[in-house]
Amino acid sequence: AMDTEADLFYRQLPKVELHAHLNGSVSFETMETLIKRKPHLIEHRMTAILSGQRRALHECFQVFKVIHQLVDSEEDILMVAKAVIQEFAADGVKYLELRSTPREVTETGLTKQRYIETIRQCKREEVDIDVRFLVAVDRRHGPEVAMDTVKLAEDFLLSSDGIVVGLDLSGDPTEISISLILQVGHGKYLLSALEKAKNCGLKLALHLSEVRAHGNVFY
Ligand SMILES: CNc1ncnc2c1ncn2[C@@H]1O[C@H](COP(=O)(O)O)[C@@H](O)[C@H]1O
Repeated sequence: AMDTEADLFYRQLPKVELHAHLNGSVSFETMETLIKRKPHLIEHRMTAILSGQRRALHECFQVFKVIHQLVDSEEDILMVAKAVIQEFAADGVKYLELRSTPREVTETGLTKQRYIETIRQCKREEVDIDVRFLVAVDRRHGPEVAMDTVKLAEDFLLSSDGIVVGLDLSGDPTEISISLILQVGHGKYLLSALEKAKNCGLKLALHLSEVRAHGNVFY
C-alpha cells in the first residue's frame, strides 16, 4: 500500500520505545526466514497474531513458545536482534530498550551469557539508534533462576558499557499449574531477587497482575 503523508510523518518522527520484548518484536519477514530454516517445527501451528485479530492472553504465550523453538542458537538470536533493531530504527525509533529472557539450549550450545553477549554484538555504528537492554526473568522458572539471572544481569551491568540497564520480570501469568499449585512464580518468592537487583543498581520493569487472582501480586 502507498504511504500517506501522515504515515511518513509518523514514521520519521523521532521516538523512544521502552517496552519491546525481543521475541515479541519479530516481524513477519523475519518469521518467514526462521520458518524456512526450520520448516518441520511449525506445521499447523499459530505463528503470528495479525493486526486487528483478537486473541486471548494465553494464545500470545503459545506464539512465544513457537518463536522460542525457532530461535534457539546464537546465530538465530543475532539474526533476530539485528532485524528487530533495524526495523525499529527504520520506524524512527532513536532510543530502544529491548528486554529478553536469556535462554540456555544444550543442543545448540547456547548459554545465557552468550545470549546477552550476542545482543551486545548488534551495536552498529551506521544505524542511528541507541539500544539498551533489560535482562528478563521468566517468573515461571521460580526464585533460584531469578536470582541467577539477577547475578548475570549485575555482571553485565558492570561490564557492558552501559548497554544492560535493568531487569524485567515477565512470563506467562496464565499458567495455572505454576501460579496456583506450585506457586513458584508468586511475587513473594521473587521479591528477594528483585531487591538484590534494585540494590545493585539495575532498573526494574515488572509485569504484574495481568490476570485476576493468580497470585503474582506482592504481599
Ligand atoms: C502480553 N504480556 C506479557 N506478560 C508477561 N510476559 C510477557 C508478555 N509479553 C511477553 N512476555 C515475555 O516475553 C517473552 C518473549 O520474549 P523473550 O523471549 O523474553 O525475548 C515471553 O516468553 C514472556 O516471558
